[in-house]
Amino acid sequence: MKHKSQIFVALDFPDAASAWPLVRRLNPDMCGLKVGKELFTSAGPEFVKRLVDEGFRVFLDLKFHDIPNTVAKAVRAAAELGVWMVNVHASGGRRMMEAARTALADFPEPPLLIGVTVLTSMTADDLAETGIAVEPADQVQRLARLAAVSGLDGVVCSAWEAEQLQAEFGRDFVLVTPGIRPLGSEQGDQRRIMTPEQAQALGIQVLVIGRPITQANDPMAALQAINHSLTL
Ligand SMILES: O=C(O)c1cc(=O)[nH]c(=O)n1[C@@H]1O[C@H](COP(=O)(O)O)[C@@H](O)[C@H]1O
Repeated sequence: MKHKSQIFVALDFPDAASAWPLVRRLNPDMCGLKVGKELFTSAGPEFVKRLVDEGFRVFLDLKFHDIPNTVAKAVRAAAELGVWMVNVHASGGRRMMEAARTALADFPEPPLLIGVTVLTSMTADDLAETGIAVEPADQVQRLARLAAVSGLDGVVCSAWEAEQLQAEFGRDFVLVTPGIRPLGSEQGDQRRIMTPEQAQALGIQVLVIGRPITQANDPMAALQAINHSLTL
């Protein structure tokens, strides 16, 4: 059977009131939902719990990056909300990621614990300015190795790095790829981008898509068109 990528819609809205009109029209069979820094900061854990209670798979994208003790406790708090997936920055290092893994040990159904590698908005030049003078793909690979040995379930990367990571870590290692742009949609601040169809053909498990859906004139039609293109 053809691999079907799961779409997670990035609910990058300023507050709950702006997000609900779209959420109300969605159902958990259509997509998962990602709550990131903007919406979480304004709408908080209650909003996340409501999505979980309505049966949505929720990706809590707060990209934790701090000392091991702090990240471990933050990841536990995320798990207590019942989210399906949570992420930390892999560049926080092995001890930080191991602490996060250990913090989830006593949850019967812990969320997937995912490491962010190199943000999809970054190019080699952006990386060089932070003192990392290597190609994004090499840095992604290095951080994915660290995430894997630290016991994480997968990584956030761009679709361009998928084949290299699948070859090294196999298909059970979960790849989450933002920077997904249907043909004709605006790139915005993203740099390492790919279409949904190309990303699905690579066997990527989770495609994160925000503005091409949420900023479309008709967000439901945009989501349906993408879902349809993935079933062809
Ligand atoms: O962890 C993420 O979700 C993430 C990692 C990354 O490298 N790049 C990235 O764009 N994201 C998130 O994915 C979403 C992409 O949104 P759009 O660019 O609007 O499709 C945003 O909510 C970002 O915060």
